[in-house]
Amino acid sequence: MTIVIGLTGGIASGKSTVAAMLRDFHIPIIDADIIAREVVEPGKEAYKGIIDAFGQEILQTNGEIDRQKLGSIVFHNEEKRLLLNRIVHPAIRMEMNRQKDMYIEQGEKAIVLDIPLLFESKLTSLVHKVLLVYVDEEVQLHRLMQRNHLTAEEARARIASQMLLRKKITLADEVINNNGTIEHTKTQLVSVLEKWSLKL
Ligand SMILES: CC(C)(COP(=O)(O)OP(=O)(O)OC[C@H]1O[C@@H](n2cnc3c(N)ncnc32)[C@H](O)[C@@H]1O)[C@@H](O)C(=O)NCCC(=O)NCCS
Ligand SMILES: Nc1ncnc2c1ncn2[C@@H]1O[C@H](COP(=O)(O)OP(=O)(O)OP(=O)(O)O)[C@@H](O)[C@H]1O
Repeated sequence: MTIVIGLTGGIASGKSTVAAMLRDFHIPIIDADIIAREVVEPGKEAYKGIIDAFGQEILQTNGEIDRQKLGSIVFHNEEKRLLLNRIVHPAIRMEMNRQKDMYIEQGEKAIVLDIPLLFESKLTSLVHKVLLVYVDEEVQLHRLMQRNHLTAEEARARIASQMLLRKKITLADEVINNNGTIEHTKTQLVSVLEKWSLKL
């Protein structure tokens, strides 16, 4: 049987960093953020839905969605964020399920679904185990500002749009604390994989 792992955390908590380590262990990753970009490409159904809801002014001159503009709208307006979720999430879910079924059919020992909003979107039924990548809020704020070149106010708005990471700890099967070095994170990951009999 394939073990399906949900990898989650908060914005900039280190999911991609842990996903890269899992890839090195030859575990396939299905990345919700990548799929979220694909399903809003020009011509796709969710692309049209976004224009209907947010207007032509949400487009760049080349016709693609202006993600920065859309982000600055939805992370400052909860109603609009939920509207965007309703437009985009069904297509993301469908594609994630398609890829999941494909890997299961291929007989993979384990697969990882990297989903930032796993708990918020109530998607835990898609997975057998949940692995949370945790960081303290100050570390998260600092790394998010650095990575996305955001002001503290913009970064705080993004963090505030998600469930508190402290709350997510109580809902996860295993937690990796990513406040420290990458090496320390890797050591914790290996322990979890051993616990789940997945050390490859
Ligand atoms: C708002 C958008 C345009 C901003 O794009 P941008 O390129 O700046 O960010 P990116 O997509 O790389 O997301 C970065 C992180 O933001 C957080 N995030 C993204 N969307 C949301 C959301 N709707 N609610 C809360 N947090 C979110 C996640 O932690 C994600 O990992 C984009 O995130 C989007 O279309 N979001 C809706 C789809 C979605 O929910 N994606 C999250 C994965 S399911
Ligand atoms: N242990 C660490 N020490 C220092 N920097 C780190 C560590 N882990 C991750 N980072 C850095 O923090 C930032 C966020 O990490 P990463 O991109 O893995 O998070 P994420 O959870 O995938 O984010 P998002 O879901 O928002 O895309 C990146 O710039 C990454 O290089």
